[in-house]
Amino acid sequence: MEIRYASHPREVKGYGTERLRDEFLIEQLFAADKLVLSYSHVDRFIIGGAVPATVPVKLEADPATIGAATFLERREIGVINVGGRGTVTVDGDVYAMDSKDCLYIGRGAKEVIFASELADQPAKFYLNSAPAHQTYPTLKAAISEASPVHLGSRENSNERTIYRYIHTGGIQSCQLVMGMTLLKTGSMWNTMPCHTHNRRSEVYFYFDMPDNGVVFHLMGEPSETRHVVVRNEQAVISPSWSIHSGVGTSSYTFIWGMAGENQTFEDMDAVAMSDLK
Ligand SMILES: O=C(O)C(=O)C[C@H](O)C(=O)CO
Ligand SMILES: [Zn+2]
Repeated sequence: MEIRYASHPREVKGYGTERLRDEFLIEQLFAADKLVLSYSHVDRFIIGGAVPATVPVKLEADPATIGAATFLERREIGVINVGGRGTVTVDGDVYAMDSKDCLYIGRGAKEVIFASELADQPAKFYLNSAPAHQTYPTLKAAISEASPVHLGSRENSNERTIYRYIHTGGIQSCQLVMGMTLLKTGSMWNTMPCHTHNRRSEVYFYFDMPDNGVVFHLMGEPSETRHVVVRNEQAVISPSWSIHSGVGTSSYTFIWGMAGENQTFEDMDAVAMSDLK
């Protein structure tokens, strides 16, 4: 499992393009028949992908890295399918996963197996995991049953729909908060006006993008912003001190996951446009 360390904002001011990408961008999350994981020291997030193309893929991690015998011994995980139809089997219970469905798996589950319905249209499971202090029930939230929130406007090129899956008013968890934002066709901006939240860090995963599409993901302190060019099915780590916003060459979808001190989605420190540099 690849390891990412936490960074001080003062140091990040001096980073060039390559260093920014090395520290914050996760370029490859999906590989056929593999589980790909990155371990971040930012709120001890594990960010990953599982693509069971021709064989099922098991959720596992090196016990020496996570300090536990099984992946979920001291962790919880949120799973969102961004590929074809599949299943997640948790200790023998099978959850059918359509595209954009979410499954929360609580601490203590011993065996988690990802599978696809069709090998030529494999499921692609995007994963966010955080340490957990107690067990909350394993629950699925289907996109078909979700209550979306509409934000933004055409005038500001940021019309978008937010689906909250794992949050205080939905699936309960220890610290993980997870959902998905879909931009309307013609809208390119997410999360502008932007914000920080020193109480939580966040990970953005961009997808539903054309092969030649890019998102200029904005990060850094509000007075010292930088950009990271992100392509389809890549993730970017946003430390608690950093803004997280982006503008794409066309509309796209992204999954956001948060962990940290609280789970209050609305607990954001709004950045005034006049303070952005
Ligand atoms: O489009 C948005 O705005 C978001 O999706 C915001 C993120 O969910 C976020 O940054 C929550 O803190
Ligand atoms: Zn945020």
